[in-house]
Amino acid sequence: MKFTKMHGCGNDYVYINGFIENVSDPESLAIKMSDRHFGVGSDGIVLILPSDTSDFRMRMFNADGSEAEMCGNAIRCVGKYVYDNKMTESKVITVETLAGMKKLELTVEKDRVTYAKVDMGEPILAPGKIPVVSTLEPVIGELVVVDHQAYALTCVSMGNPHAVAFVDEITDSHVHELGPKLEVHEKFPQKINVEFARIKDEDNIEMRVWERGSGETLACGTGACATLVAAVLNGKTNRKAAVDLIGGQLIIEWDEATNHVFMSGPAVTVFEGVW
Ligand SMILES: N[C@@H](CCC[C@H](N)C(=O)O)C(=O)O
Repeated sequence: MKFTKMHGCGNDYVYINGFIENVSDPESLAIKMSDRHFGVGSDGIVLILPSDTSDFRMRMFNADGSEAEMCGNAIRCVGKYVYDNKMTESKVITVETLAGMKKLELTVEKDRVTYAKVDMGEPILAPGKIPVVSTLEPVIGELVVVDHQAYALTCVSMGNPHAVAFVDEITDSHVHELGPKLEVHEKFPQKINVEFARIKDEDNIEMRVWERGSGETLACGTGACATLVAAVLNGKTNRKAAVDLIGGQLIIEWDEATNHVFMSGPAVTVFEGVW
C-alpha cells in the first residue's frame, strides 16, 4: 500500500489515497503505522476519499486508533495532496469531514501547494455540544479539579473538543502530567484536547497541546483555533492573532461578521513509501 508522510507545523500524519487503496481496518492500521519505533512514525493516519457532497472527504485517526471529527493541520495537507497529485486543478476545494464541509484556498508555488487557508466554520460554545459537563455558556473559566488543585479552563469545540488553560509560563509538567489527566477527566464525556496558552501580546499567543488520542504533538490546528476563540472570549487578544507552536506558526482569525474561524498555515510533504 502506497502512503505519503506529510506534516503541518510538525503535526505529522501518514496519508493514504483511498481512491486507489482499500483500508479495511483504519483503527488498527493507525496504531501500527503511527508507532515511531516499529511503524512509519506519526501522530496518526489520514484517509483521502471520494465524497458525495464535497470535492473530497477525509477521515482522520489518532495514534491510538480513535477517529477524530476534524484535524486542522491534516486538512491543509489533504489540500496539498490532492492538488500536487493532480486529483484537482482547482485552488479552491471543499473537503467533507465528520465536523462538516470545510473550504480551502490553496497557495501554489512552482506547481506545488505550500500554504492553505481554511474556513473552519463557527466555533461551538454550548457545553452539551462541546461536550463538557458545565452550567456555564460559554464555558469560560470552568474549574476542573486535578490532584486537589483547580484549573480554570475555557472550552470550545471546533468540531472536536478543546479545553484551553491560560498560564504565565508553559511547562513540561503542564503538558505531560496535567494534559493526560485532563484528557480523560469525567467532565469531558468524549475526552478532550488540552491546550496550554501564554499570551505574548494581543496579537501573539504561544501554545502547546496534549492531544486526545495522540499525546503531545508539535502543533494542533483545531487547537490553535480553539485557543484564539478562548483568548477573545477572555478579552486577552484581538480577533486575529499568530499562534506559535513548537513546530511552526498558524495565523488564526475569528471573523466577527460571519462568526467563522479562519486558519492559515503551511503544508509539507516529507516522503513517500510503501507499507
Ligand atoms: N492535530 C489535529 C487534531 C487531531 C485530532 C485530535 N487529537 C482529536 O482527537 O480531536 C489538528 O491539527 O487539529
